[in-house]
Amino acid sequence: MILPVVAVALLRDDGHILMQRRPDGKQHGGLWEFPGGKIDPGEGPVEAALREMEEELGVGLEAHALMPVSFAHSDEAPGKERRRVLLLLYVARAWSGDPIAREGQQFAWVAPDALPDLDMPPLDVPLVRDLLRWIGAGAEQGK
Ligand SMILES: Nc1nc2c([nH]c(=O)n2[C@@H]2O[C@H](COP(=O)(O)OP(=O)(O)OP(=O)(O)O)[C@@H](O)[C@H]2O)c(=O)[nH]1
Repeated sequence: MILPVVAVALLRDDGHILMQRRPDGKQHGGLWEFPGGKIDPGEGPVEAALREMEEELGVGLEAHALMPVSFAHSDEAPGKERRRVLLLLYVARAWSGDPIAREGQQFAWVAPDALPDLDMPPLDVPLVRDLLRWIGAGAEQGK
């Protein structure tokens, strides 16, 4: 079974990115990840992203503010029982409301240089690399 998951990098004007810490006791507990979660059956990825950002952080996002940046998936070795995750990463520069930890999670605004130093689930490592490239490319174009 493939589990589709959507994640959003909120990118503040000062270049910092919101990361949150997974609660202890869950899979990947204690690791830092992008806010987001599973795409529900019948839901589209953008719809799921808007829902998760509201549920987890209380921020309002418009669909057009979400820009796809990268995706990653867990390995597809045949015969493995464990679920395979397909993780889609969007970035958003605009939202309404100040993020609040609605699920009691710890979150932090992280400088781009510090992102690779965080302990993250394995799928986030290539996503962070692509996000930093995406941000760098935007900076070169004067965005
Ligand atoms: N939100 C999010 N999930 C990630 C990231 N990287 C990554 O491997 N995941 C994995 O993707 C899945 C996300 O599902 P979720 O956040 O809804 O999981 P959950 O256990 O909190 O949901 P649940 O409590 O409803 O079961 C988890 O297995 C999580 O570890 C990430 O950057 N953001």
